[in-house]
Amino acid sequence: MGTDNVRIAVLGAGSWGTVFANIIADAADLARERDPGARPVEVVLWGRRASVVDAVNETSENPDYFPGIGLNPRLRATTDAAGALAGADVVVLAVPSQTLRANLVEWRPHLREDAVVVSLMKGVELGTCLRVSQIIAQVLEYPEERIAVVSGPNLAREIAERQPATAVVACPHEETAVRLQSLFKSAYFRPYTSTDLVGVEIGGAMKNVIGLAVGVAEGMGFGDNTKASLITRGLAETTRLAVALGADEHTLSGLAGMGDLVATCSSPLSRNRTFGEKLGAGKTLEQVVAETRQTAEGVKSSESVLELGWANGVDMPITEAVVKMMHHDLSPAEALVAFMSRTSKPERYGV
Ligand SMILES: NC(=O)C1=CN([C@@H]2O[C@H](COP(=O)(O)OP(=O)(O)OC[C@H]3O[C@@H](n4cnc5c(N)ncnc54)[C@H](O)[C@@H]3O)[C@@H](O)[C@H]2O)C=CC1
Ligand SMILES: O=C(CO)COP(=O)(O)O
Repeated sequence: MGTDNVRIAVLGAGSWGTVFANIIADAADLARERDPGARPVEVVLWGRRASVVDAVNETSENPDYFPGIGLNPRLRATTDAAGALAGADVVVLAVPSQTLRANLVEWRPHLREDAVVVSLMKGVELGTCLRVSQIIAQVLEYPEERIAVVSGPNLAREIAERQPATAVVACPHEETAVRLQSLFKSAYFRPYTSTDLVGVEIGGAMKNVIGLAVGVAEGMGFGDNTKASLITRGLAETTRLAVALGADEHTLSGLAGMGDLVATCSSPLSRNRTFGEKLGAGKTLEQVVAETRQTAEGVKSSESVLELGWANGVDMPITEAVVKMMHHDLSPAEALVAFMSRTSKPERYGV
């Protein structure tokens, strides 16, 4: 990193990008309040739409996602990606996982040679089955110490309201994770560090898939036993996949695993859970897709996650049911029968 101001670019002015940029601005204010000698931090948010960018700059609000919620007045926004990236020490990515590769190809010439790139995304790429950090490594050809991920129980609206929350900053290089942790730590946002990038990313991608399943159960009118069963078996499924890919099983009991799974599966704020709920309540897939304005990553990522499971010999029954409902016209009622009539087995770790 350079010696003057720390420059951070957040790319993606949707719900999480906006809120995360706000966390960083609030964190920087707190750091300067505690230590007036601390290096000043400048945060710039890149968005595609001029109306959103203008509103952030003129009214410190993102009216499309969080009308009435004030953002840090120091937060600047721009539609000029090259300008946002020029000189940025840290680049935070908050666009849909499936468009990231094309975005990165476009942004690559403007990134500083020694920038650290942080993914906030929770998906797995269709076609390649790559996790987001792997897409970044492939397109930017960065070493592992300059690629990190933030994940955890982080429903954006609650954090926009500055309600307390926690997350995990993961990077195989602990020093990078610790440096980012200090940049992202605000009065209401407490990041922990981890070196288990695989576990943190698989936890984030899988909770969206399980969130869809729990939403379907909700929409079908089922109660808490059904939902607790899906959450618990969903965590077992997530852990099996993550461990097969080299993760530490304990990561999945943490904030980026169980923590995020519980938040997503319990909250009407979750887009994935809401998507599933509408389907479970009898709407057609086309209707639900047409009504969904924001990114519900699990819909597409369920296919790549299932492929990852198959390629690694991992049994993924909930994911399989979700894929069939999302992409192969299986009705929620049929999915339920198929799920409940599977061969009986013991409840054992890894089974
Ligand atoms: N909203 C939340 O509570 C959280 C979301 N996430 C993850 O953050 C990522 C982004 O999600 P959100 O901000 O919630 O989604 P969103 O749907 O609110 O915003 C997505 C943003 O990406 C932009 N975008 C869409 N297509 C694009 C393209 N082709 N090129 C460039 N930009 C494009 C949109 O204009 C929008 O600004 C997802 O992976 C999600 O899983 C993670 C934690 C919390
Ligand atoms: O990732 C999230 C919470 O941690 C947001 O969940 P949804 O994408 O389902 O809204």
